[in-house]
Amino acid sequence: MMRSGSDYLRALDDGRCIFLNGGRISNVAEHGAFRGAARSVANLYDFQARPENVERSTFETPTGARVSRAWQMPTSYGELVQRREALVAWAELHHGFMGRSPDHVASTIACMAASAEVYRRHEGGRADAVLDYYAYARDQDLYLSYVIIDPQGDRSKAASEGGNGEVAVRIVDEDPGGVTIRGAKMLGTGAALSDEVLVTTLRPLGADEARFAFTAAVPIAAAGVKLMSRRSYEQAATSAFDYPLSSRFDENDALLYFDDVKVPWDRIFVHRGVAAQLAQWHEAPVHAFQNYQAEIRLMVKLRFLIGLAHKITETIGTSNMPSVRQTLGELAADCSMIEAFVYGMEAKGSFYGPYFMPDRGLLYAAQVHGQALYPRVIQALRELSGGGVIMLPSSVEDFGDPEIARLIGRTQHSPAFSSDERVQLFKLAWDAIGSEFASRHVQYETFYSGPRHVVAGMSYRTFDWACATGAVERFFQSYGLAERAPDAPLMAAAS
Ligand SMILES: Cc1cc2nc3c(=O)[nH]c(=O)nc-3n(C[C@H](O)[C@H](O)[C@H](O)COP(=O)(O)OP(=O)(O)OC[C@H]3O[C@@H](n4cnc5c(N)ncnc54)[C@H](O)[C@@H]3O)c2cc1C
Repeated sequence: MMRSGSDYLRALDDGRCIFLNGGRISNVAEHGAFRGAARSVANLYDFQARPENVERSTFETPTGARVSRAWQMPTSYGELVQRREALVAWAELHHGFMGRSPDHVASTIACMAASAEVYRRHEGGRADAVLDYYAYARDQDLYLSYVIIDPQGDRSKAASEGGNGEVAVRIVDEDPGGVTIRGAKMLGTGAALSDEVLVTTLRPLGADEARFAFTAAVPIAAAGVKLMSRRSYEQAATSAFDYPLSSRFDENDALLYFDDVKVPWDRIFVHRGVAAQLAQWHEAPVHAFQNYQAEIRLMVKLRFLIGLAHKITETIGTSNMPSVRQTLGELAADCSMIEAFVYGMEAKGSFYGPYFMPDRGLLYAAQVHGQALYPRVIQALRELSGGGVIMLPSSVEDFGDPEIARLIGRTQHSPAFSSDERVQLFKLAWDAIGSEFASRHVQYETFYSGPRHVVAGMSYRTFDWACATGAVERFFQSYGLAERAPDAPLMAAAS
């Protein structure tokens, strides 16, 4: 039996503690702040269960379950591509607007299990728990979110130096039943909609920070897990016509507080292991593999945004103007660059044990470019739109009034579309580039993988400097002071 959308939605009604607008809400699947996004996640499960999609989107696990290919570790280039196609099919359902769709953290856990040896090698690593949890989460096709960043406080100090006032989640107790954790993590994107959350730390920890050095899986409904949701853009969306993206894909972000949460030992993957904590991300290719999913999603999202850019220019009759063509061409190049990165990561992939993994250097290069590119793409769409995204009826309600509807028909003119379609298109454009939802997406794409200096640092560390500096050294050694004379043979340097 495959997990269906309604199985997923039913599981959300589990008493989880989510605070929003001054109170605790019940059943996210039915609440106006989350309902649309929850249905969009349910749609992913229903999509992959359709007979025509089963082969493309799912695989059979060793226990006979049929689940998303996100859980599958590829053993060849062909399987990597096949898995990417499954991820593309999912991303196309939300056009890349759900950053932490279930395939993101499934990628994390699958790769953690494939790296069990790293957990075995480092003190504090708990390989058997990782493997057991992978099998459990995979076979139920769970939707997992994660929180891996300490809440912002004073970034000039380590958590142990009071950098965030001892706010960051840490181990406060342990006994034969498990470990008790207390404190906060930012930012659980999709956490309100997920079944369980992976709680861990990405930053390197000092030797005196062992209490922060743990990795654990926790059900969102576990006693003591509290989600402080940000404002819901879905709830603020007045209609699906006016806010077609906010109303469907607002995956939500929350600050998570673990109020003395007891985590059983079989859900603890790193225990007070400062080296194991870091090794799981970078000695194992986990960080790169999860973010490979993020680049696939970004590729799909850019295709959508660039398609939207073209539609905007058709709507206002500018698509054949040379300067507009130039902007569209530059946007196409941005989109193609991310696509090329995805295909390049795969073509330049290599084996990690029996698994064929995308190239890490190209992944981090893609992230550096993706962070800078996204705000630029949004700005280009704003420039292409002009006041069209503002010259709009206040809401879909205006179409219900005969006089306003007549005025809309008279004033919303387009060489390509009816007046209704023009309004519809520009409402969509605004939700993609100007609404609160759109603005959050700029923040998301700029920060989801870490601040710029961190991402660029990863690119620095994974680049093949020996190849680059070796080329300079070889050239450097091919000439010297002897070439001072004006008639020295130039070709020597080029040989
Ligand atoms: C929309 C959104 C969704 C997110 N979803 C998730 C999620 O699902 N799971 C999760 O774990 N995290 C998530 N995050 C958190 C994300 O990983 C962090 O935002 C990111 O790591 C940056 O950390 P920060 O926000 O605390 O910024 P900071 O680290 O505080 O950096 C902010 C800015 O301060 C400056 N700065 C800070 N430190 C330095 C330094 N050492 N050197 C130079 N400059 C510095 C830089 O200008 C930097 O851009 C999300 C964030 C956003 C915005």
